Amino acid sequence: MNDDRVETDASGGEDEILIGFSHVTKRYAIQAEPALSEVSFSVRAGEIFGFLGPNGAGKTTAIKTMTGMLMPDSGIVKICGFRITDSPEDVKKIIGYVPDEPLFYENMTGRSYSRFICDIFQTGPERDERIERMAQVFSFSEALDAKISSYSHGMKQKLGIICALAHAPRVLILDEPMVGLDPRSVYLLKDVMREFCNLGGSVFFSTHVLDVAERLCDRVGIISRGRLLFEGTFDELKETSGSTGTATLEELFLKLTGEDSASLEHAGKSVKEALL
Ligand SMILES: Nc1ncnc2c1ncn2[C@@H]1O[C@H](COP(=O)(O)OP(=O)(O)OP(=O)(O)O)[C@@H](O)[C@H]1O
Repeated sequence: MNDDRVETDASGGEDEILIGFSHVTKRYAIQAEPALSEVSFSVRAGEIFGFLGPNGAGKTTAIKTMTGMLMPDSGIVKICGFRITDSPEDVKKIIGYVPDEPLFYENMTGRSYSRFICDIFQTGPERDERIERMAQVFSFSEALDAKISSYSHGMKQKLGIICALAHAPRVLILDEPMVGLDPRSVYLLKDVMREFCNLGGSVFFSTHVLDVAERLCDRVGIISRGRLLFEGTFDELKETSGSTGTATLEELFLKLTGEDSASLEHAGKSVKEALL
């Protein structure tokens, strides 16, 4: 198998690959269609990589495969040079992960929970200071002392982000991170993502919010029915699809994933009929 795409550049420079997928296939059941089919892409140090695709396309499956929650059936997944199948614990130490629906021990306060997570990662004496600094970014210091059971969805999302960053990971993996956050928090999260990359990390996130992806991502991957349809910059996407300079990511996404204007028009008619 050609493993080139997942090799870490020994120079450790800007081209260092922190996330590498090479021909990754994953099925949930033997006879089921693969949720990921021969998926290959790479994310370099300093890059924000957006993962886009319709519902059921395989985004969460890819994320679970890079965090070690699922193992690939075939192909290679490497994070910072560690192969997930050989070194799952090394991978877990260097990633920060926020799932689409984070689960917490609801009877704990945010502070005790974030300390608990940091202790699992053996963060050391700087633990409380790191938690506090991250909480301050999201104006969350006071809320840390309330029980998690009293949190709103957005507050839980913020706690998930604080916990994911508190152990100073090298790679940040976020599944639909903007969902539930207010506009100020979305703005701050985007700042955190950019700054994290400026410091040499990589951010991989899935989203359905295409205008955020368009403005924030250095590169995107577009997946549909388990197959990666595109990997590259927004400009490369325009070039690949032979579109004009004014095309938006939304238009290019719909075109690439097979939603042409005729099918959208048809869907629009069905909506009107359904509401009559
Ligand atoms: N635990 C599971 N058992 C069986 N099939 C699953 C399981 N999880 C996901 N799938 C299937 O795998 C495919 C990819 O699902 P996945 O959750 O990765 O998509 P997604 O792109 O994250 O979707 P969404 O945008 O709706 O969250 C879908 O066909 C889904 O039905």
